Amino acid sequence: MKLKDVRKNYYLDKKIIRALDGITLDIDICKRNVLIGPSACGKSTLLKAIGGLIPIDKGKILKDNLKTSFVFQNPRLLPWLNVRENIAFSMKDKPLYEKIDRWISIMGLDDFKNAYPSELSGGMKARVNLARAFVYPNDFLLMDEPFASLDQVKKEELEIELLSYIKKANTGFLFVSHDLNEALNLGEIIFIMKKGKIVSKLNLAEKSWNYEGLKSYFKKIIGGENEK
Ligand SMILES: Nc1ncnc2c1ncn2[C@@H]1O[C@H](COP(=O)(O)OP(=O)(O)OP(=O)(O)O)[C@@H](O)[C@H]1O
Repeated sequence: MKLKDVRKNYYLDKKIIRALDGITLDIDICKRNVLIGPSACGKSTLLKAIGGLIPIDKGKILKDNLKTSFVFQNPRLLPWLNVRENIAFSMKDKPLYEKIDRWISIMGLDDFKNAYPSELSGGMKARVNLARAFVYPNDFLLMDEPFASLDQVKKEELEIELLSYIKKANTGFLFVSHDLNEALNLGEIIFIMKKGKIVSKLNLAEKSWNYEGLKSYFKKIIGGENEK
């Protein structure tokens, strides 16, 4: 996937916010790409632009006929549908209940198949959110901090599920994260974003990074803006 000089401004109280400030980028769609950067640097905007959820002002996003699925931080489950129906909802034409039930099982939700979102914990909702993305055939996942609301243990469990899915399905992702540990656990490529621009690309196959190394590199690049 190629992005060429992608620009997106927001206008707030007559002020221009340059959320995407001329992004030119090659994304290998077979790889696990992680996007990190300080708050408000434009990560979600970039993901939404790639997913076609918001229009851009200028530039090009070339993704051929790539089928993308979006996984939001907030699970956005429909409250009037149970777990099974929520997952089936994304397969509008012909829900494949066998596949849906397999993912419910993998996610450890067998006993909650018929439960409604209000009856689920935050971690369970996150699992339904993932199952819903995995069950739908796609070439590339766009994930916007899907585990941000979870504790460390649940987060790591779901990271393992995600990696195992990606391996089996032979797809890649672009995953927005605030968490450098998560970026190292999940990523093959790490992009660092600052003020609407991509300022660094790290290929973890070329050089291995540990948490402390990444943290000090990140701090140097970002220049004192906070990150976990
Ligand atoms: N719909 C909108 N209207 C106006 N401004 C917006 C809108 N969406 C985002 N912005 C602004 O654009 C900038 C980039 O926002 P974005 O959500 O893409 O950042 P982010 O890096 O994902 O932030 P965070 O890590 O805090 O979620 C921010 O200054 C934000 O306030």
